[in-house]
Order: sequence, then C-alpha cells, then structure tokens
Amino acid sequence: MTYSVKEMFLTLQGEGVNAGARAVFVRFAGCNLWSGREQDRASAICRFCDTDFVGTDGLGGGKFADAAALVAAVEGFWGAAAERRFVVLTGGEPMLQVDDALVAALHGRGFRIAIESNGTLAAHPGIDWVCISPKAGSAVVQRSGDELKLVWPQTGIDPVALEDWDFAHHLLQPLDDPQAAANQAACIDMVMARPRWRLSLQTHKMLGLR
Ligand SMILES: C[S@@+](CC[C@H](N)C(=O)[O-])C[C@H]1O[C@@H](n2cnc3c(N)ncnc32)[C@H](O)[C@@H]1O
Ligand SMILES: Nc1nc2[nH]cc(C(=O)O)c2c(=O)[nH]1
Ligand code: SF4
Ligand SMILES: [Mg+2]
Repeated sequence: MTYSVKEMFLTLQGEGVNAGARAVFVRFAGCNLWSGREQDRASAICRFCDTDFVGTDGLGGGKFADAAALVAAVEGFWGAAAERRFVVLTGGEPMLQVDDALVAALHGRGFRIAIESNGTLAAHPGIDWVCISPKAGSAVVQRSGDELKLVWPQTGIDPVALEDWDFAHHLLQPLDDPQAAANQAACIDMVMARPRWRLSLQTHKMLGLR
C-alpha cells in the first residue's frame, strides 16, 4: 500500500523511557481524533495536539509507494551502522497506516520498532515498543504495552483508573500549553502521591531538537 508521511527525521527520542536514544522518526499523516485543521480543534476529540500532521509536505515526508520504499528512506536517515537501529512510528495516528508489510520490512533491515499511538486502534503485534497515550473521550482498545504515557492534567481522565492497565511503565507527561508550569507541578504532585507513575518530559523541546 501507499504510505503518507508528513515528515521523517533523525533525532533523539525526547519522551518516555527511551528518552535519549538515537532514533529515526516517521511521522505519518492524518489522525482519527482531530483533522489537524485549527478551525476544527475546538470540536475535536483531542484538542491539545502539539503537532502538524497534515499532508506530506514536511522535510523527509512524501508518499511512499510500498514498504520497501519507506524503509529505504528510514535507512537513509539512520545511515549504514548496524548497531541499535531504532525507528519510532508516530503521527498523526500511525496505526491508521502501519501494516504487516511495513513491520516485516523494518525488521528485515534490523530495526527495533517503537510506536507512539493514541490506543484507539490495536497496536500491530510485531511492534517492539508500544507507547500508548490515552485521550479523554476516546475509546482506548490497546490497554497493554510497554509504556502508558498520559498527558496530564487532562479533564475527563483519572490516572488512578489507569493504574491497572497492563503496561510495564506508567508515565505522566505535562501538558504543553500556556499553563505549562502549573501542569508540570501537577504532574510532580501526582508522582509524589502515587509512585506507580513517573515523570516524562519532552526533552527535545528543551534541547531544541526536532
Ligand atoms: C503527536 S502524538 C502522535 C501519536 C499519537 N497520535 C498519540 O497521540 O499518541 C505524540 C505524543 O505527543 C503527545 N502530545 C501531544 N500534544 C501534547 C501536548 N500539548 N503536551 C504534551 N504532550 C503532547 C501525545 O499524547 C503523544 O504521546
Ligand atoms: N525528539 C522527539 N521525540 C519525540 N517523542 C515523541 C514525539 C512525537 O511527536 O511523537 C517526538 C518528537 O516529535 N520528537
Ligand atoms: S491523537 Fe495524537 S496526533 Fe491525534 S490529535 Fe491527539 S496528540 Fe495529535
Ligand atoms: Mg512530538
């Protein structure tokens, strides 16, 4: 199938348990919880998105005719080195496009595959690191994985109710909005009160990385 990719880049994973790891990011175009148009934000299910995922016009983006073409581009960003090949599939909502052919082709070139997903679609079973970030008002079907990364505070979600979801790590990531400082304080308070959770910071934003 043809994959629509907004942008692709080599950076450090900024968030979550893998923060600091060198990774190729593939940002798929499109999401099922917001059109991506500002005029639709107030009526969207997910209203706090910090990302432009509309179209295929970003750096490294485009339409890739098949999995082999997409993986060749990923490999181009990574370079020849064989050690610890790591790709993060994000978006937009990557599970709208990730399929058997892409997972097999990435594994065939030695990549460990992580996904950043809103959890409303089942994660592909071949993915090596599943990060799910639930959104209030959506039906989360993927309730197991490697890390649950809740953007917090978020009206309509109680973190305590997510503590028994089957994830190896439960993370709170401060909502990046004009109240960022208060949001960070709220996350710290929650982690101090409930040690199941730990703090995830968007370190790429602090470092000026993509
Ligand atoms: C842009 S989303 C793409 C992947 C997928 N659609 C999702 O929501 O998980 C990547 C990550 O950024 C987080 N995120 C989006 N907007 C944010 C914001 N304003 N502050 C903090 N994290 C945010 C999401 O919750 C998710 O963990
Ligand atoms: N460096 C970096 N780390 C990230 N972790 C999750 C991201 C995302 O937008 O999915 C992201 C991103 O956009 N950049
Ligand atoms: S689900 Fe993810 S990509 Fe979609 S609007 Fe929300 S944060 Fe953005
Ligand atoms: Mg991001």
